[in-house]
Amino acid sequence: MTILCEHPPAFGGVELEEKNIPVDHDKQENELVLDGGFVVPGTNSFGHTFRDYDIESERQKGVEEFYRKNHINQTYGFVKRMREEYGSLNRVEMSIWECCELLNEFTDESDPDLDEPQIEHLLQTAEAIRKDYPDEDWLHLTGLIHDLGKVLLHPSFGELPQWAVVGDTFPVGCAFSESIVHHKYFTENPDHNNSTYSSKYGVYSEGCGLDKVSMSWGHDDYMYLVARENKTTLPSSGLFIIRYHSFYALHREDAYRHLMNEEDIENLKWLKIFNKYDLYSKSKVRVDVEEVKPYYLSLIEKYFPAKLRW
Ligand SMILES: O[C@H]1[C@H](O)[C@@H](O)[C@H](O)[C@@H](O)[C@H]1O
Ligand SMILES: [Fe+2]
Ligand SMILES: [Fe+2]
Repeated sequence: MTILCEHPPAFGGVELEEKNIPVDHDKQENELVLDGGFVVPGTNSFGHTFRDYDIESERQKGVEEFYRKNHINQTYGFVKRMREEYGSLNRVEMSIWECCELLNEFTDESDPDLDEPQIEHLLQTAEAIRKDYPDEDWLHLTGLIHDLGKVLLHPSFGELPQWAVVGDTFPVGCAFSESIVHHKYFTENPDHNNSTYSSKYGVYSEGCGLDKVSMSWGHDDYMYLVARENKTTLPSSGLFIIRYHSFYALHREDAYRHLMNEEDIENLKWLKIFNKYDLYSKSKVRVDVEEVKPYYLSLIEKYFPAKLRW
């Protein structure tokens, strides 16, 4: 399968990756405009550059402490147990929209760029994509649902700690890449001292495909399982985005290429596009939920059953 056949890009080019065009007026120097017109802000709502994990601030201390716990506890064994436990989807029955509303209660402790309730982020992402890619309704819906796995923080899902739900993800069962945020804390991860799990290929083989690779447990893989098991009709690129959107070492740093197969390489093109909207749409500008709700309900109806098993 190639993306070009299945979902022609709205702008009709062969190259799917966005071309960043610098803006030359009034805007801050580091602002960029994506192909569809989306203006990438130069700074986040705290006045810092996006994904800056090294600046000195109170919020950043919390973020670093989050990653310390995350890197120590996400082991190959932990991931296996969580996938089995949560893969049975026997906890709750609810619709996609009900889940969006549940996320209203949560903020994400791993995120240096956003301290708004999660439902805002879902709508901001989806609406920003919708403006630039009006014909790709599957991508709008992917934007809306990509973080719904954060519902694992909710009491009816066992109230998992933040380190087991949010933050960037990475493969387990093979060496941790140095391009992962706050990489230094991996030295305290038990897998770091296991000769197989700390080798380049670990339990995997060259070009085996990401589907074979166990990722640190969190909202990405969980939502992927929910969507797949509830038989969504979203295209495989949508499922790929949901599953790997927090895998920054891959989609931003180009690490772990040695584990990818041809299909992953195709899907990565859409993920890179998606990421710009996921990251840079984070702002204090609120979306009017009631105004956009009917549109998203129609997409949910098109791609998902009325009730899903979670
Ligand atoms: O802090 C953020 C947040 O948790 C996002 O939902 C996740 O996708 C990112 O990768 C992470 O860095
Ligand atoms: Fe996410
Ligand atoms: Fe997100």
